Amino acid sequence: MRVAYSVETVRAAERALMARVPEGALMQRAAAGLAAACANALGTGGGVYAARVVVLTGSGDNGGDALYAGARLARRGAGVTAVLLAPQKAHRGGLAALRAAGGRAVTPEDVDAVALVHRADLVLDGIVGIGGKGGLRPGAVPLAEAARASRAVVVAVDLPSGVDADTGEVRGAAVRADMTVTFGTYKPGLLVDPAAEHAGALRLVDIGLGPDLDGTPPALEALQHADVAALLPVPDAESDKYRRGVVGVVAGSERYPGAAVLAVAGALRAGAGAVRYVGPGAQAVLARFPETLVSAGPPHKAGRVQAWVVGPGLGDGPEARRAVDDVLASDVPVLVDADGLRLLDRDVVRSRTAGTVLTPHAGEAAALLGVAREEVEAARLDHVRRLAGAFGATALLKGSTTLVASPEPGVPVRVNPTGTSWLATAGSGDVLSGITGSLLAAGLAPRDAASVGAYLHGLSARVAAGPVGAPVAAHDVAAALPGAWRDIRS
Ligand SMILES: NC(=O)C1=CN([C@@H]2O[C@H](COP(=O)(O)OP(=O)(O)OC[C@H]3O[C@@H](n4cnc5c(N)ncnc54)[C@H](OP(=O)(O)O)[C@@H]3O)[C@@H](O)[C@H]2O)[C@@H](O)CC1
Ligand SMILES: [K+]
Repeated sequence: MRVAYSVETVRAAERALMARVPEGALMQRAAAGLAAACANALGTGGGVYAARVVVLTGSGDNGGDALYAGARLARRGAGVTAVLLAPQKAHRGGLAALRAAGGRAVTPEDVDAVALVHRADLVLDGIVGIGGKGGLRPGAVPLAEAARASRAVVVAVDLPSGVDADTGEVRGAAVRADMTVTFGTYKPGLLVDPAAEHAGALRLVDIGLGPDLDGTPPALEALQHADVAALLPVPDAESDKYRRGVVGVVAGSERYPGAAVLAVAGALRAGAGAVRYVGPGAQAVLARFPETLVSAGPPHKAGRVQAWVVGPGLGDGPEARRAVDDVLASDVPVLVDADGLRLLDRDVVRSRTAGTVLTPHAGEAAALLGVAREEVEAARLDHVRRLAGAFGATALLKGSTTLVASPEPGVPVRVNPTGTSWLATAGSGDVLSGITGSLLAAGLAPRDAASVGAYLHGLSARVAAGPVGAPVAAHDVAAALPGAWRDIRS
């Protein structure tokens, strides 16, 4: 499991650890890891010797890390220039170390710092780290833009400056890095968009915080292959289709029969023993998947199911509304997606005894919460938590970084690491609904079903897109599911 802790937790762990180690030891560990990562990045170009390194230096310890790392690179022959954005407050020890190693420090008043950045091979962003508030200050903006436009490798120290470490929000200008070297633990902002888009590749440097973080719940977690492998519902010798779980799918309409086919396609390959379909798309579903059990409805008369999926392509007429109400009145877990989300009654969802999973994209989440879509996109972590709390349900917010929040406070939000932009294709959400419903029917808890569903869905798209990448259609994603399972279980 990859985990991310809040700034408050990181600070508390750092205080506890600092009391046990010599002064400055943590910063030296951070700087050593940072310099090694920079040397590695330069190694793929011309190497460290004679490389032109610019260290953008702010007023705090983040700048200190960057200066000490700059000193290490200077000792290996790099030409290192620190640009001091707050000359009076720059880290004294770091500055002395850089000078002693042959590096120099300048201010934007003395030199054309933008031109320096343009000529650099590597730019270290030590403007601000976990002590930052808001976007970049005006003096730093042209330097961040120059770094982005230049051919230099841009390495962010701990966090890309200007992004919010705890929320993943970017309220103003921010550095765009090729790589972020972070210390002790990931921070939520490194894993959640829009901030995560600024971070580039992530490197974690161990500074010994582990024992002081253990026991505190992380703010965020990301499943990895091994976690998913342990959660996948694998049949045993005793299994039959009912024990493996039957998932009921209420989806599609005369107008959108394809949504029914795609939701069933996902459901058939995600772990349940059987898929029951209820709705007007039965013919289309059977033509493609003869193994589906179909019935004319209403859902509660369809026979035994262990979980329902309701909503994809359903439309919003009276029949759709009746189907949503019918399914929500059941005492098994229910996943509500797409059109179903527009027909939800918050109090009905809140009063359910079995789990409910809501799977909106940003626009649907905005409508459910009565806010603008842009607000959801700008503050995804905040809104997925609010959604789960407001509806007393598990909320899966789709997007470039899909998030899963539980209604209970204090439970870490899960962020999906397998997403890919190839998934931005019509019908892909219908497949995800089917997959996640299937996992619910197989007995996974709502939070596990939603996060494993998102993981499988993303991985299948990657499998379908291939190593180089190529467009995939939603049905390709469903067809690639067995390949994704094998990859996870191997
Ligand atoms: N603690 C540890 O053990 C370890 C910590 N480590 C490192 O320390 C970093 C945290 O250091 P930190 O606490 O000094 O905060 P930091 O992020 O450098 O900011 C400082 C000052 O910046 C300012 N400022 C605020 N917003 C701003 C903005 N938008 N744009 C520009 N400036 C802004 C504001 O000061 P002001 O200018 O308002 O006086 C604020 O006080 C951490 O990220 C990691 O790199 C590692 O060495 C491992 C061990
Ligand atoms: K930084």
